[in-house]
Amino acid sequence: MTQCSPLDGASHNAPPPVTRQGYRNAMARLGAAVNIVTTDGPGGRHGFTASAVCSVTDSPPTLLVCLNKGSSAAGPVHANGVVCINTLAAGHEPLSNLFGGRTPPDERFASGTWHMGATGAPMLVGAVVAFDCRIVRAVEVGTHDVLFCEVIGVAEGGSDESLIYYDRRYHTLSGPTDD
Ligand SMILES: NC(=O)c1ccc[n+]([C@@H]2O[C@H](COP(=O)([O-])OP(=O)(O)OC[C@H]3O[C@@H](n4cnc5c(N)ncnc54)[C@H](O)[C@@H]3O)[C@@H](O)[C@H]2O)c1
Ligand SMILES: Cc1cc2c(cc1C)N(C[C@H](O)[C@H](O)[C@H](O)COP(=O)(O)O)c1[nH]c(=O)[nH]c(=O)c1N2
Repeated sequence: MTQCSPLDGASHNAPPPVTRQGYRNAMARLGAAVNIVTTDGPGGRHGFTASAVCSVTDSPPTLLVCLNKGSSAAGPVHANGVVCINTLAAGHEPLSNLFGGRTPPDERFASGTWHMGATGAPMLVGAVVAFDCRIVRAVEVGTHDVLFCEVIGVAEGGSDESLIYYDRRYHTLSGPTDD
């Protein structure tokens, strides 16, 4: 660890400013599920990989997604007002990287099998779980928009092995076994 903190037993003098890189290094220590967030509608079909996804409340069922305002997916997501949050399973690393930037949208959807959800957003066959949502609020924070997404449909997949992003690498987390 390069910066002192109370966890190191250091004194409580004024802490050094947290740099962008320092923040990212710290965030790399948090494991997170990997999702492909898709959209379709008048703004066109698009999708991006996201680890910044979190449950907000179960009444009404609501998730949040943090979307970089500079992403090529931002325009379509806001124009369509709907998303499907597809949580990836073991073996989906190539799909995560494909949706992780710089590839044109149609090339992204050439991989994987996609169904249309009730909102019209693409739902990934083989996802651990998929949340079909309409965006009910968006709040701008720095470089990102925090999208509050009301869940109008859920599809649970068959895989018990989840894809996790931790320490800048992919890992697999297994669910309970029957024995
Ligand atoms: N929330 C995000 O926007 C986010 C999250 C994960 C990865 N990414 C992008 O994926 C690429 C690879 O990421 P990496 O984890 O291998 O290395 P990294 O050093 O770029 O990021 C480490 C961690 O910092 C956080 N982070 C990264 N970029 C961020 C951003 N712009 N805003 C808020 N938090 C951010 C994430 O938790 C990430 O896992 C980078 O281009 C990164 O910007 C973005
Ligand atoms: C593992 C992992 C996790 C994330 C990302 C990448 C990867 C590889 N990216 C980056 C995002 O997927 C990327 O910026 C988009 O695909 C948009 O890129 P283009 O602007 O289309 O090139 C990303 N972006 C974002 O806005 N919110 C997020 O939570 C994440 N999380």
